[in-house]
Amino acid sequence: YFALKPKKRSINLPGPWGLPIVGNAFQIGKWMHITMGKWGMKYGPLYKVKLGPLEAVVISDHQVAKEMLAMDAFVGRAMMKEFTLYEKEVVGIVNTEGELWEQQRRFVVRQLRDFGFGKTSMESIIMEEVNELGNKLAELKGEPISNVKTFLSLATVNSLWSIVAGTRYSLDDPKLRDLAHRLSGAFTEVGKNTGALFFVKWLKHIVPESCATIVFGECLQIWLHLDFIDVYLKEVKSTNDPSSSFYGAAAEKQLIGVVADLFQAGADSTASTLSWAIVHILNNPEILRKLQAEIKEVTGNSRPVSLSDRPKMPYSLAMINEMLRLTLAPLGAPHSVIKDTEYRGVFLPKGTLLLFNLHFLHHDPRVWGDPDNFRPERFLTPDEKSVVKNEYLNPFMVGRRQCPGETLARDTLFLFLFNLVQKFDISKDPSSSELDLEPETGFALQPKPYNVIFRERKL
Ligand code: HEM
Repeated sequence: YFALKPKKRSINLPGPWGLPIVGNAFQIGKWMHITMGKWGMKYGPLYKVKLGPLEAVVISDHQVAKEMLAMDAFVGRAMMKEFTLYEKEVVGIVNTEGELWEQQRRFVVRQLRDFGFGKTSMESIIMEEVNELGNKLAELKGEPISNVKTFLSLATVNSLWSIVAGTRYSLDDPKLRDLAHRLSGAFTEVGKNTGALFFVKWLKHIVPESCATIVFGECLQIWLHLDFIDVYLKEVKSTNDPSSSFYGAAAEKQLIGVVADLFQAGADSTASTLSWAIVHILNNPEILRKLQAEIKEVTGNSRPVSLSDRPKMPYSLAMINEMLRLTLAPLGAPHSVIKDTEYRGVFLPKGTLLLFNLHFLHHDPRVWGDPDNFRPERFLTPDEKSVVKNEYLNPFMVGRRQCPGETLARDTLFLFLFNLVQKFDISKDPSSSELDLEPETGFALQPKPYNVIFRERKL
């Protein structure tokens, strides 16, 4: 076998010694990104690991990550079966590659931008959810709650749903609750029990799957509002090129795939980042005091916080950066090499898995000094009057695969957090145990359940 096996050029990089067949899989331990970070300190910016049959290259240097993310050869996606919608066909954006990925991604980026990312229409959609969430929390009249993450998930899923389908649910609607629950559970489950993530199939019951059998024109009449699904169906209707992924009835699967991807990538990431922000506010009440002081200075507390206030809210913007530095998905989303390539003199064969250790890049003590402290001030000038741009912070990654939801995510985090902070005093439940800052294990680092009190302020 060894004599006949075609010789593979090996990757000439250092890396931890591993066992035959399983490679380094058993050395990874509970926290893959932490172990890989330690290996990064030992083996340098680029090193290799073997995860069972897969050879992966781990990137632990900011400059190398930027260079590699800018190269076409590294734009591939390591297919994550657990995140796919159909068994035999890859659809959407997150898992696709090549022409199909380019067409679908280009469309999403353009439409979501034209549709209003960063514009007033988007702001009013998000504010509707912020207000409903505020009302729900006010109804609790200062009773401690243990499931604030659920509230946040419902509201963020709903605002995404309004953008995608032009309609919204009441926060008590069982369908919405089910969707938020599945999206959140999936991210916790996938790291623990890979294979459990078939939740996206559920979306088929909401996205108009019947469109395959109905003429697309009829579907357009069903979705009366101008929303993402409308625009997508219009594109399908006007596409005459059979080689396009927007052509004919098959395009319906792409539409479902794209919508599923937007939810999969966008919903829980935003809600969990907000949930972490609350944990850090509870852990350090000084942060709440500073945020409330800044909001009062800008709005006089006589109106809600709006996106146009941003230039006058350096501390709040620094808070968002610090929230994003925590890095919810510690290894980002894996990339793969799409053709044999030489990079910095190292041969990387097609199919090599590329793991960008974002957690390490955002916690490297040589860059951040005290990475384990939650400290928004690290993003401010010494007089705390302006935000300093920090090139080492890249929570959405860069290059052609860069997160297309960055603007929406930043807007949502800003409007939700600072309007809640304006309206409520947020404090620990004195009768509950100490806060545990260690995350739950999973694909994304979620906070462990905690109790919190939202007490409405007299403004
Ligand atoms: C705090 C919130 C968010 C964070 C930290 C985040 C971060 C990321 C990261 C690190 C990637 C991988 C980029 C790469 O592979 O190079 C990604 C991809 C993606 N994100 Fe986000 N994201 C967030 C919110 C959103 C939102 C709100 C949406 C859309 C509604 C979204 C849609 C996507 C999509 C579709 C991809 C796949 C892009 C591709 O493969 O071409 N994300 N995101």
